[in-house]
Amino acid sequence: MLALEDFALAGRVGPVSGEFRAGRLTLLIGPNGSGKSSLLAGAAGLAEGEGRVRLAGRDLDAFDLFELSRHRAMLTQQVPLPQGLRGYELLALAAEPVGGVSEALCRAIAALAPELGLEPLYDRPLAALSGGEQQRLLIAKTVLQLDPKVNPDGALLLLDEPLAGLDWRHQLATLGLLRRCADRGLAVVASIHDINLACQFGDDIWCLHRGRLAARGGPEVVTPELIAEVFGVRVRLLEQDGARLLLPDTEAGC
Ligand SMILES: Nc1ncnc2c1ncn2[C@@H]1O[C@H](COP(=O)(O)OP(=O)(O)OP(=O)(O)O)[C@@H](O)[C@H]1O
Repeated sequence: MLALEDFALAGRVGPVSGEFRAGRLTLLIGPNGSGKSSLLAGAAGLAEGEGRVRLAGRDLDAFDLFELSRHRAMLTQQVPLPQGLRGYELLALAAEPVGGVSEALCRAIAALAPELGLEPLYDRPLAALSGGEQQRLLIAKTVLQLDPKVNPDGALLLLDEPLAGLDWRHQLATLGLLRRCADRGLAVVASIHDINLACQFGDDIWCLHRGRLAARGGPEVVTPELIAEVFGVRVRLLEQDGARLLLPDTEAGC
């Protein structure tokens, strides 16, 4: 779906080659400054670098901004929000690329609301919401932009640290939502700092280290050796009933 060929942003990331595939949930892990946001920005067409980036076989440069926003949605970190806006008004902005608020969008919002606990936020100004409450609205707005009831052209969903600021329940709800977006055919890519959740939910894990791919593959590529090399943290691998848990080895010192 989204193919990177020797993509690089000088001093930030790359060269990286690979594909974010339709129907897959790809989770990017890596230490602070390893290039996750830069890679996502390049994949979204928000940062122009070297190499080629193609969406459904077409160079990203060939899309105009309006067309691009019908095909891909991106949640960026620390977006400055118009603080006077109310929760529902923020959600309604998801309809901008598809020609305004419609009955279909209202139905899509109503369908998503229980999962992310959105209803109590509808009438409240953003300035009066907690960080996690704002984040839930932003995740919903990003997902709604590609909701098939609203936009038939959606292909690629990119989220930079969607779990930042969320409590455990809403982290799991968000990952479940991303899973379903992938299951209905989108290529879904998100950066995430919780390595165990990445391994539990990701179809594909891309582990970045100093701008390069240190490992890529299924959750089994995330080993104690990789974590020690990339994060400089010692962990133990616990496996039970097919589940894998990486536990920091505090006795060995981090
Ligand atoms: N706009 C920018 N201009 C120049 N360098 C940048 C810019 N944004 C980030 N960098 C640098 O690029 C590198 C990769 O940063 P990036 O934000 O992609 O990392 P990250 O893996 O997303 O980190 P984090 O986990 O802290 O969010 C870092 O060294 C950072 O200092």
